[in-house]
Formats: sequence, C-alpha cells, structure tokens
Amino acid sequence: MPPKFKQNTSKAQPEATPLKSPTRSKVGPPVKYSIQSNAPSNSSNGPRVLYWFRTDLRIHDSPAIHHALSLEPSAFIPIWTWDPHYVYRARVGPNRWKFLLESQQVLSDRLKELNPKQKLHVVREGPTTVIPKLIRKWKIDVLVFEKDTDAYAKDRDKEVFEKVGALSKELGREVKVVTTVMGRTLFDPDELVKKNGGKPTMTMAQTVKAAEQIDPGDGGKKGEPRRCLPTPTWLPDPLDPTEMDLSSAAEFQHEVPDRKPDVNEGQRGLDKEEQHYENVAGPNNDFAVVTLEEMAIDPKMAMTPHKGGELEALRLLKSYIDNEEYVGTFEKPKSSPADFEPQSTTLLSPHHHFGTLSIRKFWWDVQEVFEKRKKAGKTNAPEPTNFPGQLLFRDMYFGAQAALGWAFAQTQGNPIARFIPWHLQSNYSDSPVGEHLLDGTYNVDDEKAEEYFRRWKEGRTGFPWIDALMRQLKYEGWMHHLGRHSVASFLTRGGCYVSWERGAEVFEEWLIDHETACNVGNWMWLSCTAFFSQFTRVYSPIAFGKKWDPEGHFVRKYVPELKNFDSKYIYEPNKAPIADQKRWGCQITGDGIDTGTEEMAKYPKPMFDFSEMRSFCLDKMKEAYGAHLYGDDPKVLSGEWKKIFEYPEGGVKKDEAAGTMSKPKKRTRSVEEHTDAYGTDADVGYLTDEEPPHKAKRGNNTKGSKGGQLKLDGIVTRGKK
Ligand SMILES: Cc1cc2nc3c(=O)[nH]c(=O)nc-3n(C[C@H](O)[C@H](O)[C@H](O)COP(=O)(O)OP(=O)(O)OC[C@H]3O[C@@H](n4cnc5c(N)ncnc54)[C@H](O)[C@@H]3O)c2cc1C
Repeated sequence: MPPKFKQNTSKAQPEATPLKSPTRSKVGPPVKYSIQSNAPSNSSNGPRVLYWFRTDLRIHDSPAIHHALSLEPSAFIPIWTWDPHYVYRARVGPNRWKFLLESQQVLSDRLKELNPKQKLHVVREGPTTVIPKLIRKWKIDVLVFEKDTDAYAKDRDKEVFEKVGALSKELGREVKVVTTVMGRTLFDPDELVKKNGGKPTMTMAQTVKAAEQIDPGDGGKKGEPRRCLPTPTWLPDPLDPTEMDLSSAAEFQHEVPDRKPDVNEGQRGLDKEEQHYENVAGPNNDFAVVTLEEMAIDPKMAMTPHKGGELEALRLLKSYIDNEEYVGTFEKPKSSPADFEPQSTTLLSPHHHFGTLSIRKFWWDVQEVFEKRKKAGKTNAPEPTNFPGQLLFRDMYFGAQAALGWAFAQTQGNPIARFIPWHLQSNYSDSPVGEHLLDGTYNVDDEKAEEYFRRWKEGRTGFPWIDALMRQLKYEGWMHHLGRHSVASFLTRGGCYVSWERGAEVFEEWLIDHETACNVGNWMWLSCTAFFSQFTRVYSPIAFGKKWDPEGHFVRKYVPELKNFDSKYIYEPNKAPIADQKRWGCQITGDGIDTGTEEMAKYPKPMFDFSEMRSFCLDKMKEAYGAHLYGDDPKVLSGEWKKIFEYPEGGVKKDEAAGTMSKPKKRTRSVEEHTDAYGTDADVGYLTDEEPPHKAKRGNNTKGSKGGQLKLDGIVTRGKK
C-alpha cells in the first residue's frame, strides 16, 4: 500500500511505521507526524478537516497540509476564500491576479492528481463570514491553516478564531482551529522578535543572532531553518457532492461584500459588471477558480510573461540548482539589473509570496549545492550577498513587520520610520483596528511633485533608465533588485523628494511578488527612512544604467521609441542633435503624454535637472535628519512637524514664478562628489564601489543580444498620426 506521503529521503520509511522521533536525512525531511500507510481511503472515524489555503499554494513542504493529514481525516476539504479585502481594499493589478489564479488552478490540478475527487474549492465570500457557515454546513471538526504574521492576516485570523469559538459553543461540540508554523519564512517572525528582545529586527546581524537562538524543533541545529516535510502522495476524499452543495443549503446566506471603496476600480478594463461574487460556489456551483473575466479584468491587461503555480516554481528552482556554478558564485551586487530573458536573478520572489515554492526548499537545495562544492574544493559566495543571505534579508523584514503590525507599513505611529517631510504625504484616519491608519489618499501639497510622481509611475520622466524600469514593472510585474534601488532612490531622496509611501503603493499595485514586509521594508531602506541612513549615496539615473549596459539593450527593449538611438545618447537622448533624432525616428520633446506617430515618435526631455534636484534632496534630508523625529513622535502625530519644517498647512504649495517646488538651494559641494554611480550599502554588501563584473551570470544570458527589442503592442501607444 502506498504511504500517504512521498518520502523525500534516500531511506524510505517502512510501511505502517508511525515515526516517534524526528529523524534527519541529507536533504531533509524529518517526519514530525505519524504516517499511516493504510489503504488510500478515508478514515471512517477521523475528523472532518477544513483546510484553508492562503499563502501556501503548494503541496510540497507544507506544514499545514502535513498536519491536516496526520489527523487521518474522514473528509478533507481544501478551500480558498475569495476575500474582498484583497479584491477591493489592497492594491492588486491584473498581472498579480493572473499569477494568483494560475497558481490556484495548478494547485487544484495537483490536488486532483492525488485524488480525482479532490480540487481547490474556491468559496466566493470573505473568510470571517464564510468559514463559520462552512463549518456548520459541512459539520467540520477541525479547521487547519498556516500561521501568517501580516498585520491584516493577524486581525483576520483572530476574528476567525473568535467566530469559530462562538460557533463551537452554539453547536455544543468542539470545533478545533489549528494554526501550524509559518511556511512562508525561514524562521517564525514572532520568534525572531522574541529572541531579539521583543524588538523589530533591523539589521542582518540582529536577524542572524535571533535565528541562532531558535530551535527548529526537528532535531536540527539552532539557527538552521527546519528541514522540508514530505509531499503527500494521496489525499482523502472531500464530502460527497450532495453534502458539499451549497446552493441547496437554505441556511447558507451568501454575503456579497461591499464593493466600495474599491482601490482597484481603475484597472479592471472590461466594460461589464463583476460576476465573481454572484454565487458562493461560482457560476456553475462547482467551486471553480475565479477567472479574470468574472472580475471584469481585461486579460489583455495581464501581460506578464511570468507564470504562476507550483510546477513552474519547482521547474525554475531545479534549473538554478542544476547550475551549480550559478548558485555557488551568486552575489547579488554582481547581478545585472539590465539583464532580461533571462534576468540575472532567480525571479522566484512571486513564488515565495504565494507559497508556490517553499522558502525552506530553496534554502536547503542551495545548501546542498554549497556542500557539494565545498567537498570539491570550490569556494561559495559569502553571506549576505549570496542566496541564503537574500532569504535572511526577507526574514529580517518579516521580523520587523511582526513586531510593529500595521504601523510598520506607514509613517505615522511607526517608531522605526525617521520622519522626513516629503511631498505627497499620506492622509490618515482613525480606524476600528487602530489609530492613524492610512486612508488610501494623499495630500497634494505641491503640484510639481504630483507631476513628477505621475511621470515616474507612467515611465515618462525623460530619463530612459528610469522609464525602462518602470515600464518593465508595469507590463511584466517584476524588476531586478538594483532596478528597484534606482527607481526608489529617484522617487524619494535622490530626485523627486516624494514620500516613499507613494512608491510603495505603486509597487503594491504592480509587483507580482508584492510582499508587504519586503516592499515596505525596502522602500524605507531606499528612502533612508529606516534600516539604512547613508542618504548621500544617490543613484544616478544616467551613470548607473550605463555602467551595467553601455549599449542600452534594456532601454531599447522597454522604451522602444529610442531603439534606433546611438549608444552615445541612449541614456541622454535629449543631447542628441535634432537631425539625428529625426533620422532615428523619435523627437525628444514634450512630457511624454503625446507619444507621436508611427513614423515619428516622441519621447520627453528630462523632467528636471537631476543634479539640481539631487542637491535639493540632500539639503532636505540633512534638515530632516537634524530634527531627529520618528513616526511615533507626538510632534509627528499632532502635525506640529509642519511648523518645524515650515511645511504648508494644506493645499498646494507653489513657487511664485513657475509653480515649481521651493527652489533647490545651491550646494557648496559638487554633484560629482556626491553622485555615486553605484551607491554603497556597505552594511550589507548590496552594492560595492567596484566595477560590476557579471560574475554570477546565468547560462544562456542574452544580454547584449540583438533579439532584445520588445514588441510593446498596445503598450506604448502611438497617439495622433
Ligand atoms: C523598493 C523595493 C521594493 C521591493 N519590494 C519587494 C516585494 O514587494 N516583494 C519581494 O519579495 N521583494 C521585494 N523587494 C526585494 C527584492 O528586490 C526582490 O525580492 C527581488 O528582486 C526578487 O527577485 P528574485 O526572486 O530574482 O531575487 P533573488 O536575487 O533571486 O533572491 C532570491 C530570493 O530572496 C528574496 N530576496 C532577495 N532580495 C531581497 C530583499 N532585498 N528583501 C527581501 N527579500 C529578498 C526573494 O524572496 C527572492 O526571491 C523590493 C526591493 C526594493 C528595493
């Protein structure tokens, strides 16, 4: 008889042997739960288990699935709840929806492979209302899900706990709620915080020190993430279809959510009513995965070439792991932000976010490569710039977020966020879950800053490196880490002097790998709000791209109107003689709204003098640092900071003459003295001042290939003819 779990070890466990103590094998999985290897049929007297998938859309190395199956269920019902919070209140663009829906479909197919009666049951209602109803209707005994330390998730899960507790009393029988360890990070973020003295993890050193005190609980060493768990090879049945059917349940009152406010309204694209909440089990009453069309999202707007789903994640991981040289020598600062097809880093981040790839599998597979290389006398790249270091950075941000909750993702009330009187600051409102939460709007204190922000977002700043990166983000949903450095520095302290929160919101909307902890943490880092403070290190929007990609292949792909420009002008096309601009089919003029014609495109001039704005920002940063204010300071919360920085009380602050931001003061030091083409994150070795060699290049890297032009059909629309 086949065991319920596939053993990922060289020594398969003997059949019908419940494992009492965890054992370790080379690649990993100690077996924490007893494995019953009876015939693959439902246990007749086991509990009915409702399994709630969230950010764990996989069957490999899943602590919660593992636990659920160890209960030997008489029925196992895997669900996904279609939470209106993510549909209407969190910013999610078409690309991320596409990635999620693909991931769900692949998961559903994977479940079906394990048992033809199984699938992912998508229930189209918020979890806090639908779960108690499902428990009642399906006579569930145990609800199982994986822990999540995101601020929203914590509140939501607490509410589910309370509601199930109340239901349990009402029904007069025990309904258990089991939350298993978090599978989305290497270490439990709450544990990291505990071992860090109750404080947010703010540096790599703190994170590693805290991790070193955590026992993985599987026989492994302190400081090591726990080993991977086996993949199930069989699943129990759900209930029979008549019992599953919700349409016939008179007591099942489907709650259609309030659509307003809908922060995603502008990007649905199809001129039709949304249908995804019409029926709790979908239009065919079969719990099918929602479609983009049902959400009124135009599939043409979901252009990302990056595919969701566990199989793609495992395929990608294997392709890297098979390339031992790449894994062993990978150093983030040496990977090029200008590489594409393939990119220079793994692009596994969206899979980590949705849990289509276990973060621990990535960790342990890399460790195995390191071991192999060590045995062969080869050296491996050092932490933190190597792959394990990258994963630890991720945990660091999760630890910081876990300690601070909602406050982590905003300035007001945030004790780690240095207060900087940026333009376009967030508006706040009191809220039932806490004081001073972002209300989703921002204050346009300066029209010019608003224009800079719009042009940055839409990739029409007139700086081709910045515009190429922003268009890559918008259309593909991903950007290399150092590209993110460039555009984040440019929007905040190294160009536009616009609040990091505006940038984080755009990333939230467009990234397929959006992860609040990492996004907010990195935006605070790049804007020198928290984690990093060397604000004199500014990325040049010209020199930085040029260093990596002198020929401008990346710019030519994503800003195709410049594709014929000579390399000499590709980063500063405004400097090209007019006759050449005409010859190359693109005039450098305007603000980028009028994109010209097929015959003669238009690309904007730089929207400002970078050197001037850089100096202006440096002065402002110096002033802000001098004031020593943080987000939780009473002067920040009360608005008294406006007096300190002579900030306008409200409305739009315009320069008398031209409606520009208050004039940049001339600095005594030259721009060159400050402008560091690479920037330096000495603390973490993100970047070095060295010439960036393409050391950790992937096998068939096509950087520099002629085939790199992007066919941006429908992207860069040519206006009037
Ligand atoms: C302004 C800004 C915003 C960001 N927003 C996000 C976000 O929303 N979600 C997100 O996952 N990452 C974010 N990052 C971090 C980083 O840019 C991405 O994780 C990385 O580029 C993803 O590409 P990759 O999978 O090829 O990374 P790789 O270089 O292959 O790294 C492997 C994995 O390590 C993790 N990782 C790598 N670098 C970081 C980092 N600095 N912080 C946290 N985790 C890291 C990711 O899970 C990644 O998949 C942001 C960085 C910046 C500067």
